[in-house]
Amino acid sequence: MKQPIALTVLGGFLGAGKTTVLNYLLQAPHGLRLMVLVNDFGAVNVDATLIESVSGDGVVSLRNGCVCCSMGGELMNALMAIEKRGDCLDGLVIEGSGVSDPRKIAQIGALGQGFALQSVITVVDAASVLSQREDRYVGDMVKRQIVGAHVILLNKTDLVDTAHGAEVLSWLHDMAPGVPVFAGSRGRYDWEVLLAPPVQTSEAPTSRMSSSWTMGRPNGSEHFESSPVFQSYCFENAGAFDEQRLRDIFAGLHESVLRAKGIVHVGPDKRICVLHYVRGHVLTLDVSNQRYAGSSLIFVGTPDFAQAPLAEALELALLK
Ligand SMILES: Nc1nc2c(ncn2[C@@H]2O[C@H](COP(=O)(O)OP(=O)(O)OP(=O)(O)O)[C@@H](O)[C@H]2O)c(=O)[nH]1
Repeated sequence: MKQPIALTVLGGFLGAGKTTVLNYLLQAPHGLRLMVLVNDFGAVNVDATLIESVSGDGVVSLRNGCVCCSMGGELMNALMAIEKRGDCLDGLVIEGSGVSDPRKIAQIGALGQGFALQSVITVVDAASVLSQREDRYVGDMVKRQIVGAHVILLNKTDLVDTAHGAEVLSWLHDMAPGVPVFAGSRGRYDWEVLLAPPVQTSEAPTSRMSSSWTMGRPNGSEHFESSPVFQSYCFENAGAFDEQRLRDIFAGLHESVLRAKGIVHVGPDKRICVLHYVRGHVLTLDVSNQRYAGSSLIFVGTPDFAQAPLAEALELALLK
């Protein structure tokens, strides 16, 4: 009889480092045939482009929403299609969007007959999580992702001092008692930790939810994902940006913008760059050897995110 495909769900808030973890895992010397399914919150699936080491049809991308709620049906269809392909896969890793509940993704995944849940791994941004937990829009989802984890990766520890790191660790242990936390940076975690043996269903994080999950639920709503808390805006243009004007936009971005990423052409020589912006962190604009037509940028923000002025500023930042 065919073995079920081991399913690992990678969650964590916007910009925490999920794709970085995934890229490191895919390059690790485990010799396993892994397929990845990525879901971005927005019309353009940038993550699928940024997954470096799986080519061809090894990456399945779902776009335009949050995979665990509105995309539930689409996720099921994607899982059925993967199952039908009959590839000899050792595992499937689903990278949820930064605003999805990884536990819900795991529940949907477990409905597929051909899959067996291995674990839910949540990546936490050591530099941002303490402010995120207080945020009226963001705090709910960040905590939900933490309490839903079997394993927590405390990433970006390079950006914090020891005292801050200790405070984060202590809070994580309070939020998710008994859940192993691995601290590190740049997504460099042992693949054996990430692809650990299956979790015991009786110890699934769901059982912890009721006791630890009572705080910060916006408007008392039962399901975070049914409230339209986050908005995304996608800017696509065939042209190239003036680098300084682009940097100026990001330097002055309103705090309602939580995350931006994309592939942009920059300068008269149309250098192709990967852009990352995470609220509270500096912008990175790294030259890439990817081939990409034009510029695509996706922004995710809170309800007060004003898209029109941003669209206007981006237009003005293009080279004529
Ligand atoms: N300083 C630092 N930067 C990091 C680390 N890990 C990831 N980054 C950077 O943080 C940014 C976001 O990383 P991603 O891996 O794209 O984050 P993500 O969770 O996949 O983001 P979304 O899919 O948009 O939610 C990128 O610029 C990464 O290079 C880290 O440990 N330290």
